Amino acid sequence: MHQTERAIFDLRRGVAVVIDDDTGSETARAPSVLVQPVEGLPDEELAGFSGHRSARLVITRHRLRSLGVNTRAEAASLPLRPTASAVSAGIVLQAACADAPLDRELFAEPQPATVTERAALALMRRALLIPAALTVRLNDRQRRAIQTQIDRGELLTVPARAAEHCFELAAGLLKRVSEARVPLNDVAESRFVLFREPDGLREHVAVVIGHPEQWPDAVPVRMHSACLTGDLFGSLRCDCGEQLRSGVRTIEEMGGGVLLYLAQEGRGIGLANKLRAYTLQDQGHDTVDADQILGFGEDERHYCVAVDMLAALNIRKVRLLTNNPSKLRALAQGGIEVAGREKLYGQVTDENRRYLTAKASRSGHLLEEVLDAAK
Ligand SMILES: Nc1nc2c(ncn2[C@@H]2O[C@H](COP(=O)(O)OP(=O)(O)OP(=O)(O)O)[C@@H](O)[C@H]2O)c(=O)[nH]1
Ligand SMILES: [Zn+2]
Repeated sequence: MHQTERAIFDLRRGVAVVIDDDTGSETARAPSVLVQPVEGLPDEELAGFSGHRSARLVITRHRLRSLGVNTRAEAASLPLRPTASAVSAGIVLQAACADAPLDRELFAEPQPATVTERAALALMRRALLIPAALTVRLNDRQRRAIQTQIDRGELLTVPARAAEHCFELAAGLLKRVSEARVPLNDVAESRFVLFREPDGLREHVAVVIGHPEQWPDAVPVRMHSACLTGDLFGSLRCDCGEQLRSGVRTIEEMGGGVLLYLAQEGRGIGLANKLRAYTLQDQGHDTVDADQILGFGEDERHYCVAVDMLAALNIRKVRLLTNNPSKLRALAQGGIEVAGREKLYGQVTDENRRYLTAKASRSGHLLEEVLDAAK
């Protein structure tokens, strides 16, 4: 696990890492790969990579779909053609995440990604980078050539299995770090309890409202994914800020409970990518298609952390404030009894109508009632 965390930091600062296949038998292993994130790729690094005959661009199935290629494979790798030696970092970035067709002169047919290449994309997602990497499949000679850098600690190696499952490593290991009484405008009695994931990368807050011994049998709970633009600045693009405040008030009115403020900005893709997605939306794409162009699925959130937070607060039965059926399913799968659901609407405005309509029609959010009323 430590290798994985350190690799994520290296990738975020644009430093390449090596991923080795530790799955399956020794004779059937995928080649090790040298991995460089496409995001923030300097042209000098690219020159080193595109000089390799086995250099590839690895992208997700979502990205491929946005390029008009349907595949069952989770990810694909596209060999750089030999003629691509003069390729620029901008062109690679465009192939990875722009609203533009793929340049077939530069990239050969997509092939299903190997386990090491899939692991590379898992690390990119965890690092909140665009999920696209330049890789070189290393042969034995190339692997030996970089061994000195590895031995000196200049180049990290990560086992594929740990990298591929880096989102699951936190399960059951969440740390309850600190807490304090924080009275809010609408709620006199509330405590903020901070939890940290074991790799130290993300922190989540449980806002405990009222007195736990007086809570209803099914505890009112809101799982709220962070939205800096909406929650803090009142962005008109979404209804998050309103949902956050009315969520807190409703929990108080229901006799107290918990609001989990989850570090899942942009449905789990991070603020940098959400801003990229907004720009694509301004070019005419809806919220789902914009994320797909960037290589993300329609919702990249994992809720095992929320399950762990509820367990740490001794909550086993909830009434969930949400319009999102996948949150209900995630809690039930995590062993929490979901006794009911409370709808939680923000206002439909001219600015957020398109966003809310796409959530209802494409992602199955239960918003028809409020959208119909606002027609
Ligand atoms: N990727 C992406 N994320 C967005 C966009 N607009 C808002 N978000 C994020 O979407 C998430 C919304 O979180 P929630 O309100 O908790 O969840 P929800 O899925 O809408 O479900 P409920 O509010 O519980 O019904 C936040 O993380 C926002 O940052 C967008 O256009 N693109
Ligand atoms: Zn929002």
